[in-house]
Amino acid sequence: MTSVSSPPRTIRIGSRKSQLALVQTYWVREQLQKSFPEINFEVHTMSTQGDKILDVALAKIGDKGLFTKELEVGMLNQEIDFAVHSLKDLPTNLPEGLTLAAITERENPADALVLHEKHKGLTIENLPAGAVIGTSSLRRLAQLRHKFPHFTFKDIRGNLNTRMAKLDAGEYDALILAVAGLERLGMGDRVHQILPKEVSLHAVGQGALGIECRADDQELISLLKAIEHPETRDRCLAERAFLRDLEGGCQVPIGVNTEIENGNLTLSGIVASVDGQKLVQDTVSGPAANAEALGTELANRLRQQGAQEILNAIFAEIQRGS
Ligand SMILES: NCc1[nH]cc(CCC(=O)O)c1CC(=O)O
Repeated sequence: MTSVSSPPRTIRIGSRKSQLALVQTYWVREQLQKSFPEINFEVHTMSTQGDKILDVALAKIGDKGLFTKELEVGMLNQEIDFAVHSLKDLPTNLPEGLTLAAITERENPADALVLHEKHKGLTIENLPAGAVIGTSSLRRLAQLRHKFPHFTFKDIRGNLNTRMAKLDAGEYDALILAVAGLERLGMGDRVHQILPKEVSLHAVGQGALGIECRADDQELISLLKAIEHPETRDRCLAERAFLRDLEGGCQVPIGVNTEIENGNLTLSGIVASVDGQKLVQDTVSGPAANAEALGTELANRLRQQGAQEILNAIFAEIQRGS
């Protein structure tokens, strides 16, 4: 039995090995260490399936939890106590026995335009026709194709450094990447334009960190509340409820935007076909305390506008392995 007077425990944090994952995990550790100097926080790294198959087209695998599964198994086996995830990589339905204990303050959740230096000074609106735009995300692809059909879109894989090297080598004219990832890796100066929500709605949970642990570890769950950011949590819970109700993973063309003002949450969402031809979007708003109900309401509205047919066509294509 644990009691208030028991000696402080060692808490094992699980992380992927990627540079971004480690930056995020050590940031979480630092925040917790400030609040709980008497506790020993250890970082344990693990490779996930997603880390091992980065060269293949992840978007076409359609599997959820590519970057989280091994960490979740580690928690259930008591090898680690909690895991730090990019929230957008964490599926909306967690395995039995695990819980999303805290969501930390989000960085700018928007997508960024990163240009080859020969295009310096341009924006997405005035890049020349035929420009080769690199993205691995169906969500970015669908929205940009819809608005900028005159660009050429090309898949890109690998970690951030690999992608930047391909851009600098001239394989692409521009890349679309998350502002948050670039900022965390000290590459914020490579952001040429933060894409406005009229151009690209970001991924669910983008820019926030999700901390997952065993659902029965009450002591740890209370500790983790120390680094929760309530406004980010409300926004992300609305976004995740929307995604869960549409049964979409992080690999489908679903985008969102959220804002909170005076306790009022506004959630916008978009569902698009990969070719950018079909697109439905809407906005709901209400008390932030009802975050998840707002996500459900938006999912219902978009379904009435044909979102399910768009998604079913994409799932069928993934199933065919095309
Ligand atoms: N899909 C990969 C991924 N997962 C998390 C981030 C970093 C941004 C974030 O924390 O949301 C990225 C890179 C990107 O989308 O450019």
